Amino acid sequence: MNKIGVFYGSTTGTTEDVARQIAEKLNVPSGHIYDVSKITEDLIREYDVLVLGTSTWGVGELQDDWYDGVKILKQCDLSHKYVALFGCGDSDSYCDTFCDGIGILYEELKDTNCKFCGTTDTTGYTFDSSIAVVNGKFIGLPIDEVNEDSKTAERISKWVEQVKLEIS
Ligand SMILES: Cc1cc2nc3c(=O)[nH]c(=O)nc-3n(C[C@H](O)[C@H](O)[C@H](O)COP(=O)(O)O)c2cc1C
Repeated sequence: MNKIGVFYGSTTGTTEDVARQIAEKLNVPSGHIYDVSKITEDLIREYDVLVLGTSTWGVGELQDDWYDGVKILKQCDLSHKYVALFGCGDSDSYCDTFCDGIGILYEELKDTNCKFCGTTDTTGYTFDSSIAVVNGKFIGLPIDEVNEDSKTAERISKWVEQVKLEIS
């Protein structure tokens, strides 16, 4: 069975909240949900599937705690692991850098030979530009709690079902 760990970077708690919703739907116990500031190589080794979440800050920048988190991840052997990315952003005020943090995590990890899962169709999102769009699809799950919180539960449910299929 695939063992799943959820790691989030969150400045005001939004991505943490989404991480917990995702974990619940994936049947991941709360003891396997981590603030990324607590990430270690030993922890990463425990899991077959890494669900990684970041918000986007500044203008298209990674959430602060991920800068060190990414360095630790890149020291690990991720070649047999699935990686599912998600993130929180604001598609109205930051329509040119919507959820860019997801795209930054992808760029950082794409040469690790990990297996990415959980891409999302851009249909239904309103934004101008995002580096999280790779080959015409979001490389993970973007969530906009600022403008579209009514869509969050459905987006999470759909994505979790897809991730479950891809890792099975
Ligand atoms: C100063 C500032 C900069 C932001 N920059 C971006 C951005 O470039 N792209 C984006 O999609 N969202 C941006 N956001 C929106 C946040 O990512 C969003 O509020 C998110 O839900 C915060 O999640 P967190 O509480 O987990 O950190 C920004 C918000 C603030 C206040």
